[in-house]
Amino acid sequence: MRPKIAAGNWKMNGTQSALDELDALAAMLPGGDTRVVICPPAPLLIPAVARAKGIAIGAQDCHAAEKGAHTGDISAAMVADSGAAYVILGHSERRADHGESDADVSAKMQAAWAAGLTAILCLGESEADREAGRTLEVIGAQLAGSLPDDAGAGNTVVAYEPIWAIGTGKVPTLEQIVEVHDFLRAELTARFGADRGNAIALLYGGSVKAANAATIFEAENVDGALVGGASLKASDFAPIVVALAAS
Ligand SMILES: O=C[C@H](O)COP(=O)(O)O
Repeated sequence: MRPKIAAGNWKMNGTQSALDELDALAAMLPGGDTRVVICPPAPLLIPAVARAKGIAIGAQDCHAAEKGAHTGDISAAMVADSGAAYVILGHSERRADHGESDADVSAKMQAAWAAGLTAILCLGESEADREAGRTLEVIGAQLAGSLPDDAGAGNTVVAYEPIWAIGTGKVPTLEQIVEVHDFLRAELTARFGADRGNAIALLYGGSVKAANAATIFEAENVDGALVGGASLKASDFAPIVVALAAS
């Protein structure tokens, strides 16, 4: 059985006072085995780990190299040393802002695994790709190019995030979400076999809110969500966790 995972990506938002939201969130969680992950900015990783109760902490990126002359970057080992358990990799904002290729992301995945982290690998098509009917082709290529061969449930979560849905309030139809998630499941089982491919959790991300979460979680191959804006406030994020737990 796959885990249910509600992950919040704070992106470049929040200073130390934002950690109060972790206390508030912990008090609103439904219990049970739904996993909750918050990925704050890097300077907040260590205090977030110290504050979080029943909430796992993740980073938003790591470098592929173990150490060295990479000013401003953090290694996977540093993320793990902070006490974080997860790292988001290949987010479309990093692919766009920092020119990260599938090969770059693949190398980061290896580094994350070597440090004992679970990687949340992000994939998603642009609006132009979707309008051109290239959604599955683009996502299939990203999955093949950025997910190394040693992927499994213990080290990888895959998040489908259509770029046009991120922070826009535009959400794909349930049919569109089902189509992509079923495609990803089929790709994973074809590549890794049924046991391994069926065990990897698939998240949806892009304008998930309390109001649309329950509908999105109806899809069989949606095992949770990667939430941006609505993860910043516990009062917005907790209802999404509750909807996932009830799904
Ligand atoms: O990583 C999270 C996604 O980019 C979704 O962001 P959003 O929920 O603000 O649309």
